[in-house]
Amino acid sequence: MFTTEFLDVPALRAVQGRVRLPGSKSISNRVLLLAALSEGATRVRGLLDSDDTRVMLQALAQMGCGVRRADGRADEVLIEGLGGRAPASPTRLFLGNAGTAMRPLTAALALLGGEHELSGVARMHERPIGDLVAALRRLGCRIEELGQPGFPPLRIAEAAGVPPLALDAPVRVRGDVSSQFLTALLLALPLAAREREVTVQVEGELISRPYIHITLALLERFGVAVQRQGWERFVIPEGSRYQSPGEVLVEADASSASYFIAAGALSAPEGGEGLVIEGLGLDAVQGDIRFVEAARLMGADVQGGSGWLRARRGAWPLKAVDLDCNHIPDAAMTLAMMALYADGPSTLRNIASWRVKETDRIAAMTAELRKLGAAVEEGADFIRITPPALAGGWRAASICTYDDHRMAMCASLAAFNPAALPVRVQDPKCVAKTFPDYFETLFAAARPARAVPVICIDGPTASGKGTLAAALAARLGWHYLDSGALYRATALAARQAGVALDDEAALARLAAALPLRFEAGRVWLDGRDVSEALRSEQTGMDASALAPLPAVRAALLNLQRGMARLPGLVADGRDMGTVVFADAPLKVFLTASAETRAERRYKQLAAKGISANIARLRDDLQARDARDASRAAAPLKAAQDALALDNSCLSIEQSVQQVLDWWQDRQPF
Ligand SMILES: O=C(O)C1=C[C@@H](OP(=O)(O)O)[C@@H](O)[C@H](O)C1
Ligand SMILES: C=C(OP(=O)(O)O)C(=O)O
Repeated sequence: MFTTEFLDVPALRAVQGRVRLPGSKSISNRVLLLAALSEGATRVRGLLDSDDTRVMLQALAQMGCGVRRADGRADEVLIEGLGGRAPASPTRLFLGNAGTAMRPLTAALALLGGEHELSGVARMHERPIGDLVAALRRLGCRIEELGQPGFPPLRIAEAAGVPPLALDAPVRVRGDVSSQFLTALLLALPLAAREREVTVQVEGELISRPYIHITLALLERFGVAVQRQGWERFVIPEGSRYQSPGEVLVEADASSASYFIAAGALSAPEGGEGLVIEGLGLDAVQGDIRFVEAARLMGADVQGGSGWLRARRGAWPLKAVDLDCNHIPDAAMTLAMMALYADGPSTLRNIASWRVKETDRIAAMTAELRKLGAAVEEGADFIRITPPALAGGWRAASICTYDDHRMAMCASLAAFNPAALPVRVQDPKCVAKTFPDYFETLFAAARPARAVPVICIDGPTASGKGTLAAALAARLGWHYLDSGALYRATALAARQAGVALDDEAALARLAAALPLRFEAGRVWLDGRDVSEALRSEQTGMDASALAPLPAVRAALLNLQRGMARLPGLVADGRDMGTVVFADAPLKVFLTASAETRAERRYKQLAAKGISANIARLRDDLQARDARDASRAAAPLKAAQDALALDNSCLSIEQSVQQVLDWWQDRQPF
């Protein structure tokens, strides 16, 4: 997951290959709760591992359910249900911003009894729950609002047990603010239907109906067959009781799939098979699969079977649409992004619920699409988007995401703009709600419209290149190439394979096929962690012996260039800006006085308990500088267009900030 302050998504040209998406949020949290209310154990496979499911799992564990993760698998969990036992009490449950946890748990705990406090993040305390609380109070449940009336946090105050429930008349609930109120009652009321039928009556026009279909389908998997009469009446038969089906496989998230379907539709046609999405198909139980219909209306070419979808460009530009999106409230945000590429204004209607989700999504979308160059009109329950005039109308923008995962995922789709402008996504980590690895998944499938951006940090030994480059990579969320490590790894591999350090051809062959991996600050050679071995004195000496050999340098060139992957690369070395990435948009030549560098080296050695002589260290460094600058192959020198940075009197943070400032100066936003 990208935890950086912002993420610059370079302009993208296409997506290709295969992506496997994480499990459905709506199914995951329903199945977890149903498993918790059932008798027996349920193994849940394909579970979504994200903020929304983590708060649900945590809550279930606090309630006294057995929650066991499968060894080494974040997407599999074993739930031991309460099976009629009372939940642990009192509890204080923190439910983040997960509507699928807050609403259903409120109803379930009100019917299970005990003393429970349910709270969430600040925005959760602005998301309505009053209609559900009212329905539960009419039933006789004791619930207090601890903040604003109609909103969390809430307290279920049933320490003395569940009061007698008023089940003679239908349980009434409003359906026009969120379908999750009805879902919550449908999931909880089977607990009260052992000895009598229970009827739920919806008041007002029910929104987001396909989510009720998911609820009913999963109730059935757990042994409760609710009879639906239109969208107004739902009858839970007498004798209902939850039984674990033993194992449930969660299909991939259809709302998450919408971003990849859209990306496929926005991709330049490159002949390939388009983008294949694995883990859900046209037969998905989730309502957001109907995004496919809407995408096709806009001209996308979407095919699919059971367990797979394939998306690629069809009509181009896309066709403008005027659509009622009430049935796909989440995926409709993706349509708003596709509308930027349409042949006229598109209108998305009947989406009033956008205003009470992770943020006011109508207002947020309006503000951010305008930044990109679109003309946008918003109404209480609609949004109309007139796309930017082809290439000329698009603007590079820094998109605010309002702690809304869907705003962040949507923003990335602006990177397909015909002007090939990058897009800045603020606070990318908000995707943690439902798709923590969204950007990694996108970048693995995406092809950039232009060369991947590279920042080169070249400079003499002990100037602090590695520290600066690694810190920059961490701040930008980019990959990091320690090119010196490639030479040292070649030296290590040569010693292990018994290749002589003057056998240029054999060394070059070795270098060309180096099985090297950089991961989480460690370096792996042929599956072995060689991070320490690379730093040894011996490896360093061997590396400087083979580094000047032209065939070795040529062999490592491709390897180094191959490391320029989305979203960007910070490369440190001696010839990054002059040879390897000669076209890089920012090159820094990092220096420090010989005295400063000798002092740093002295301190490093002292920290390791090695005594040294500062004057000798300084002389050695100066001699090495002279050798490096005068050698025939790739001499150490600053690229013509490099910016010099002398960090003798700067802290690491000051150096990092200076380079970030230079980078920012080159950005269009
Ligand atoms: O029941 C569900 O799983 C959901 C229902 C929808 O909410 P509303 O019914 O509030 O529109 C949807 O937006 C949400 O992401 C998930
Ligand atoms: C509205 C959403 O979430 P929640 O389940 O919290 O309602 C969403 O995921 O877009």
